[in-house]
Amino acid sequence: MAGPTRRPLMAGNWKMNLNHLEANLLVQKLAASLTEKQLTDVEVVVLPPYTDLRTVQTAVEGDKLLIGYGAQDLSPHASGAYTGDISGPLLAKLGCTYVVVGHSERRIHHHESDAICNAKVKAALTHGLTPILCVGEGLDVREAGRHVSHCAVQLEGALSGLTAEQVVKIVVAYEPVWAIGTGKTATPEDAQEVCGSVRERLVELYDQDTAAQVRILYGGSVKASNVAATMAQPDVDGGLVGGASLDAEEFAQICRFPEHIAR
Ligand SMILES: O=C[C@H](O)COP(=O)(O)O
Repeated sequence: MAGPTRRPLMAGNWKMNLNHLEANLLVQKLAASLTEKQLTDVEVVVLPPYTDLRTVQTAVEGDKLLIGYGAQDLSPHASGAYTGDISGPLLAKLGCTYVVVGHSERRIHHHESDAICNAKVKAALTHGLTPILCVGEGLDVREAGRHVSHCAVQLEGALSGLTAEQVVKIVVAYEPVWAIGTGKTATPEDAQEVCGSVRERLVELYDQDTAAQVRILYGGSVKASNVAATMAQPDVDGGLVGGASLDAEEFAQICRFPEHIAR
């Protein structure tokens, strides 16, 4: 569970699901399912497809919903001839505060390297967006017992050249690829092992104070039934939730996880 200075974050990554009408409905239902206190205790964010962002902005601003939102990717460039890409300034203008960088689905399907992730993290920070930087290993790496070093390499590559002042503004998400959309959740101990190692690496790269401020999420088949045990781990500060965030009531239950953790 998050330390006193780290507010828990539950981010719903909708991936390529829900049109703008469905997006509006989900956001309204989600907000109605959570109290002001619950939305204060836990930061709740949705990450819809680009085509839904204007609708989500209208819903959130129009009804003053205590829900944040962001995008699933951004261009490393600010503007120009990059057909199909969406830049940080375009996202910021739509009121986005978060953007996912380096999700395993982009690393796999779009061949995104650590260097590209580094450029995207820098672009996000330049344009006032909080990057949610994803790291995580495939099954082969996990079975070879190289998951901790694999994630450390991804982390270092994506953070290259960043100052401590910049690093405290980012969120890291540990997502074991073998647990994404498969129903196979990493055990709470698996999640803690890597999230803890990410924080230790941040101490080595920066310092204790910087590392203590960075929020580290776990993602991979998070559900209402398993979220509390994972969130009870000392270095897990929230969740990056895929499939279960497409159901307003299930996601709301996930966001209510503090009620199921004995403090
Ligand atoms: O970004 C979210 C993750 O890829 C997890 O997806 P999932 O909860 O459907 O396993």
